[in-house]
Amino acid sequence: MKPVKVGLLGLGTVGSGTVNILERNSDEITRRAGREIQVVAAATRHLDRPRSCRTEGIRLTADPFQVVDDPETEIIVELIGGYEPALELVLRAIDNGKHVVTANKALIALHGNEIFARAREKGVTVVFEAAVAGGIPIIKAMREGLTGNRIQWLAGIINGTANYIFTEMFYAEREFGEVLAEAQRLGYAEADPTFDVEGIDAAHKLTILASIAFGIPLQFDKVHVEGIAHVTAEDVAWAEELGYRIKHLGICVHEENGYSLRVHPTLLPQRHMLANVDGVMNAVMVSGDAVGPTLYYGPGAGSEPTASAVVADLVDVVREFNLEPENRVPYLAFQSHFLSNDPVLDMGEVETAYYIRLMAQDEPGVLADVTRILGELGISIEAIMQKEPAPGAEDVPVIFLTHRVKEHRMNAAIEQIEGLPAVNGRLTRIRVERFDS
Ligand SMILES: NC(=O)C1=CN([C@@H]2O[C@H](COP(=O)(O)OP(=O)(O)OC[C@H]3O[C@@H](n4cnc5c(N)ncnc54)[C@H](O)[C@@H]3O)[C@@H](O)[C@H]2O)C=CC1
Ligand SMILES: N[C@@H](CC=O)C(=O)O
Ligand code: NA
Repeated sequence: MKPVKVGLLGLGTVGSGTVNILERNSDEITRRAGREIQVVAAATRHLDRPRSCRTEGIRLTADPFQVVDDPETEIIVELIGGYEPALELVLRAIDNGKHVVTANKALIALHGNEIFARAREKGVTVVFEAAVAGGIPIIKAMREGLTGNRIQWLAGIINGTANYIFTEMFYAEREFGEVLAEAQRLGYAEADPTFDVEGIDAAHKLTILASIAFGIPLQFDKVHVEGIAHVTAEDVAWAEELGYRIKHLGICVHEENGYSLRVHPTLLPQRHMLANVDGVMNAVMVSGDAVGPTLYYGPGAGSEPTASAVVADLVDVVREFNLEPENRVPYLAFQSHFLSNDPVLDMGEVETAYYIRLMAQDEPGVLADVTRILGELGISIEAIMQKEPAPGAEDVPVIFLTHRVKEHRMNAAIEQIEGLPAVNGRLTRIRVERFDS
């Protein structure tokens, strides 16, 4: 059989990893796919830059549209990233009748509904395993392995850079700037690293996971997003004293009246499996009504770990090259005409427990005022801890752990507590989850 001809858009971290795997494991991949997979053309912005893969036999160009319009390329692998020109390129590839593989979660989270509709119309497929949790085959597992289940919730560490920064800053006591620069050097970070630090990249991935879990359209704008910047070393240490570890999680839950979709730092019991996922590793826990909780663990970023998922997608496409769209695994696990309109809940309606830290003047009556406010709003306290002021400071840090309560009630409590004359500045609030059901 003739080799399948592939056009690559982007020869950076993931693009060069893809070329390297296809070359090194060529025999193994051919035995699995049934045909050899050959990269024949690639687009890169800088043609003469040294790169970490061989390019003999690959036509290089700085114009990605040349690759997409090249009649020889049958599958386009989009590894440029970002919204434009990636969206235009992917739509043009589809219009040209080519299948598409992409690692671009930003593109799928924001434009996936449109891209999938166009691909269905044109009879081609678009696959995106590398877009979520890098090398972990989480999309395959959920979309195919868990189809007998009603998914109840999922929670995951889905940004390698943020988890790497957390681990190095808080457990190796390194500086934020230094660790972020290292994550960039290692190829983990997004082109704009604020996407990693502010939780936007995790929200892109959560958008995709939630749609696959619940069969809802992609709705990035409904995700509640918080980054990692407001978590301090002191909060990490105090959480540890209380038996918790702080992780930046993407969480979606099938609630009574809809779905909650959120990305935020979270206290987890120290012994929880997700609490022990460190560095660039990712892990996603998915709970189904039949199977119970399941866990998927592996590298969430990096050249070959991510390219591993890209190549797996390529093999899938080759195996199913001529399938009609209605015979393929649906993009979002559910048939497109059966997607649900159930709402994504406003964050005020979501219930969690809380870690609250306030800075108070060391005078009688402050604790009584705070507990009164919490009590009046029906928020029950699980633990209170008062710490020594920092050297040279007068404010006393006071930490509360609460039981579960709807967020709008906690917002009301926080507003009142921050208004107390003896409470200085803003309160720190970190949600607490146990995931033990
Ligand atoms: N780096 C990682 O660990 C992971 C990355 N991803 C995603 O994979 C995609 C690629 O990421 P990286 O390889 O890290 O990026 P990168 O910055 O290392 O590489 C991007 C490549 O695209 C080329 N490029 C960009 N704009 C272009 C244009 N207009 N015309 C021609 N070439 C252009 C650049 O020259 C470079 O070769 C992104 O969507 C990213 O979010 C997904 C999972 C993990
Ligand atoms: N920047 C992302 C790359 C993989 O998706 C991350 O750090 O997880
Ligand atoms: Na993946």
